Amino acid sequence: MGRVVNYNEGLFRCDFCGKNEKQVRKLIKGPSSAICDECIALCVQILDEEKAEDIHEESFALPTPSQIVRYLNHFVIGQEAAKRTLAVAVYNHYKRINMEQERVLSRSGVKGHSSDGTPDNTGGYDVDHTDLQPPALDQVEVDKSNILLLGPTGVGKTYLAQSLARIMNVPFVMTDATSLTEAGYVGDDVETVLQRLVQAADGDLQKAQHGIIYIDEIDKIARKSGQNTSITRDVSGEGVQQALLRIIEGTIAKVPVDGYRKQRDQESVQLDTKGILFICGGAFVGLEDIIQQRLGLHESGFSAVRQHQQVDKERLLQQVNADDLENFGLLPEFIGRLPVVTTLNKLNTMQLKQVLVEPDNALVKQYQKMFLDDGVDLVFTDAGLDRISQQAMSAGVGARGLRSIIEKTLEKTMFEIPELNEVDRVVVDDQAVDGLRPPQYFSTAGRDSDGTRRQVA
Ligand SMILES: Nc1ncnc2c1ncn2[C@@H]1O[C@H](COP(=O)(O)OP(=O)(O)OP(=O)(O)O)[C@@H](O)[C@H]1O
Ligand SMILES: [Zn+2]
Repeated sequence: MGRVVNYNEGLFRCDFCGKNEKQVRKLIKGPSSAICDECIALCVQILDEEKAEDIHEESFALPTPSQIVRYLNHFVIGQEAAKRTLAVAVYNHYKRINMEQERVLSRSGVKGHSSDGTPDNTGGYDVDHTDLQPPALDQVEVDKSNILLLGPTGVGKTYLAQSLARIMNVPFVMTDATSLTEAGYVGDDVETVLQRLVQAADGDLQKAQHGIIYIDEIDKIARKSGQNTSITRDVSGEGVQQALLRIIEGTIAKVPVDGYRKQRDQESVQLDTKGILFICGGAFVGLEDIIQQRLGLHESGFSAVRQHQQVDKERLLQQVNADDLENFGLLPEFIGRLPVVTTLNKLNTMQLKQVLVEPDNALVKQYQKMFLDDGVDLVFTDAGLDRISQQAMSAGVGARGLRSIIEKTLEKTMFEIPELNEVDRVVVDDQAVDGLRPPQYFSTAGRDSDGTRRQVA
């Protein structure tokens, strides 16, 4: 009896489609399974499509500049010019990131993203015929524009930067330029700030790379003019500017991983700072004089009328240019990386009063919420609010002064109230703010017969 040979026996089969070695071009065998070239191609296609979807999800749903301004208006009083400038800058920044992702995508030839819109049959890569030609517009890299905010203390520089991070839903850190040192000196080096950004992003590097970093007191690291002959290195000034320059313009920084989830025993991770938006702020005291000098305006001609001095100062600051900033002591390369410059104005008494009550998280609302938790209605009279803003105005630290004035006014009350169960209303008027008498306590439990609240001691 002749043996029947089953020619298909002993032939490996693709575990996915079931075809055998002879039916496909190539079958790749593992210890206990195999896959054919056709199924591999299918898998690659699926992965590419998913990758494309991922990148699209990562890209931001961008609010328009006017939407950004409207959002900022919920939190920040005044500073209209700065709001508009910032809104455009932030919009452009994140648009640039989105475009960069599209560009990378079209480069890698993921299906549907061929740069000229035609299907490409070259196995996934666009053939580069453009060596000697200018790049197509969609391959142009757009440089990033970091931001410089000029303005006195307590007018909302940090607050604007923070609010922008909130609207864009990106991680935010703020730091003080004076606390930074060049690597190797005592103090925080510049990389530490990046590390904090990664922490703010819960260790998510991708997120951190699209974050916002606010650097306050940038004017304090200006080079001291005319003192370049010093032998010792200018630790706090030029060196820090140099160190910042690197990360601001975009670099691959090594960031220590301490403090958040370790990634495979690595000591540090690489963070691309190209997509991080840097907002620098400072009061730049004395910058007006430099601008005034350049414009050739004389003290007498410009600010003869004393009460207009503040307005004059602000008008001057608005005319700032790169030369002025260089004269102030910023390195030209540093200035070059902060092409968006905008000025914030000192808040007037009216605006300080608005800061007290209007923003979504206004100070008055915050204190009212805390008192309500103890069952107490906290009321500020209009005259009380006026007095708080007037006091803050004369303290000269902008909106920063408001909280400490309220805190001082309510200090004793906040100590007493948790034990005064009968009190359900506290009224703060101008006399209370001036410390002439304590805030008034009222109780409804013991309403008088005519229904009015009774004041309690
Ligand atoms: N224009 C404003 N509208 C609403 N609130 C403001 C405004 N300016 C300041 N504030 C309030 O005052 C606080 C302090 O302001 P902010 O930290 O932004 O000041 P700054 O301009 O950054 O000053 P500095 O440079 O001294 O830090 C903010 O947290 C915010 O509550
Ligand atoms: Zn197969």
